Amino acid sequence: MKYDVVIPAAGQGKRMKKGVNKQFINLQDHPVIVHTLQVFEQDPWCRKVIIVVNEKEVDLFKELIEVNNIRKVSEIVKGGSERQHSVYNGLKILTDEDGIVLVHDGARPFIEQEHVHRLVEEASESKAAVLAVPVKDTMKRVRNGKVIDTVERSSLWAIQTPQAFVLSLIQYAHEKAQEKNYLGTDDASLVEAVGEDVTIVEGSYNNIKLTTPEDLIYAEAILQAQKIKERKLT
Ligand SMILES: Nc1ccn([C@@H]2O[C@H](COP(=O)(O)OP(=O)(O)OP(=O)(O)O)[C@@H](O)[C@H]2O)c(=O)n1
Ligand SMILES: C[C@](O)(CO)[C@H](O)COP(=O)(O)O
Repeated sequence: MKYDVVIPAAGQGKRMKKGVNKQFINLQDHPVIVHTLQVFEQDPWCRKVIIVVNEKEVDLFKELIEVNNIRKVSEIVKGGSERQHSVYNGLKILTDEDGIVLVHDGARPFIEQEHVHRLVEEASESKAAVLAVPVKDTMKRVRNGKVIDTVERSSLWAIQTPQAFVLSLIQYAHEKAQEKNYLGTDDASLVEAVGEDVTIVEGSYNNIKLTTPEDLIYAEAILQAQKIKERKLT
């Protein structure tokens, strides 16, 4: 099986509070985005990578791609003001309408090939699939600091990326969202908005999105654990 992947990396990392785009923060000597790109570089199912970046950072990304010998990046595309606009800019340049495209946050460096493959297999059957994990905490709806109700947890899943789609479907969903001025927090919600089903594929709790400073502590621990696992296998 084959797929292409769009990687939005044009955010500003405001919640990370480091004053730089979090894609450039080093985790064990490599920037976050290099860890993410290497997963797809090493996956034989991945045909090409479209990376979406801030216009002012194009040269920085180009340098990282060259220095780290990343060969699958076929295009570097200019990002938009919101994640959704950045993703749409990346999707627009793809043309294999019946092919599978993944959308994956540059800020999720711990995605594993095994989960990518399960996701691609599912999307090939059902047209739209997302990785997710069951929510672990009790969830409450709150207004003005007061609990309104406790939400039934058994049906709640925390949605991750990658999210996988047949290209023509996700392009259509983004076009419709743009027409209707609909802004979703992920791409699957745009597919839901045009009335299509999205299937859940269970992923890993380690596939975190680096969002706030404490995520970096967890990230170093995940990398350390991965190194130990690799050493045991060799
Ligand atoms: N206009 C934007 C906003 C976000 N992203 C990307 O979308 C992914 C998930 O977004 P998020 O975690 O919100 O990243 P930031 O926007 O960088 O973070 P913040 O909201 O804290 O500024 C990241 O890889 C980010 O670079 C993007 O390509 N274009
Ligand atoms: C797409 C996403 O990573 C799924 O969990 C998430 O919704 C991105 O959200 P953010 O608000 O851009 O951090």
